[in-house]
Amino acid sequence: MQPIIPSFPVTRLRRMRSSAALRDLAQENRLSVKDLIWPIFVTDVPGADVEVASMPGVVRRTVEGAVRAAEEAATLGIPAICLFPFTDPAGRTEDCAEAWSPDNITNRVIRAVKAAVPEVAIMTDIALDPYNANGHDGLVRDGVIVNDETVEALVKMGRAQAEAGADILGPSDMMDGRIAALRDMLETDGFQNTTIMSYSAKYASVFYGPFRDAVGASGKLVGDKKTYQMNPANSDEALRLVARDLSEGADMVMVKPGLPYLDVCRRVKDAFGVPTYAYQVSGEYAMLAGAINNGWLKREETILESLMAFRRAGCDGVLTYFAPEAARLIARDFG
Ligand SMILES: NCc1[nH]cc(CCC(=O)O)c1CC(=O)O
Repeated sequence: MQPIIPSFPVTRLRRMRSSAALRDLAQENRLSVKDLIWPIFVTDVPGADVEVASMPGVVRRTVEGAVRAAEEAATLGIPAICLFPFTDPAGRTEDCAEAWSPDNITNRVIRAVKAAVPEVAIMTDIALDPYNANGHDGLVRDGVIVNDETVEALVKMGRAQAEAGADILGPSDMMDGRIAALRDMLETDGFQNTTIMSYSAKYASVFYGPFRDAVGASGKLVGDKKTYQMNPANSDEALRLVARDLSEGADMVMVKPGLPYLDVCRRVKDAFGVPTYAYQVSGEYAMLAGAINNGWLKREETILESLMAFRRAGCDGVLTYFAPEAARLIARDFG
């Protein structure tokens, strides 16, 4: 369909921008509280439940703190929270066994939140980095991140999270074959309604830096993640990864980072028409929060414009550290 555009002055495209009411009527995309997923850092390390230096305004939370955050999410109408653990650096091992302990910090938070606020969906992270002595998402053998053994470990990790009550498993590891293996485990072990949001198009990005501070992986990482995370120069490859993950049983797919990769979001949504999400990652948060805190950008407008961009790019929702504040702004302005 081609729009009909008579010539000026029959067509004056400014007419529809001439009042707030007309702009409202012509608005193509809207941001809703229901589009938000709130990532939360959790810890049981004494004294670690403080603000993350490179993410001003973002704190690590204890189990009780996470329950309070989930209650806040419920009050605000945010449908889901996503958990990321900061573990005791001394307890991180080469075999990453704590990752599938039923009593690790993530699984204890899942149980506590599900008991207190069952209506809030809990998303998890499936990757070994918070438990790994060398900071990688996979098991390392002789300097190589091994794929198939890692997938077995990820399945154990995902099973423990599903048993604890997770609603959405979020494999962020970028190993091959993990979606099929996780889906098979969920079907076999009685978790038919546990969903998978695959971090399908996850780039090897510098914008994860502050997150690695938050989970204490910055100093630990040996080398980089380029043998498993994507080359930022590619987008055809993103479509292959999404197609592959959907065929293996992903219910939702994600593009990550967000704002620098909106072209990828649009391509994914147009090509597949499936539930598509983006992660406005820690470095994006840090950039915006840094500029806001310096008085260089206006706080509320910046948050809302940056999130609206995801809707325009075709995303059904966005993981954002601004979630609770954005929810309040949306309720105030459009509620
Ligand atoms: N695999 C772990 C993981 N899960 C989410 C993020 C990044 C999130 C953010 O930057 O906000 C990372 C970091 C990484 O891959 O190094």
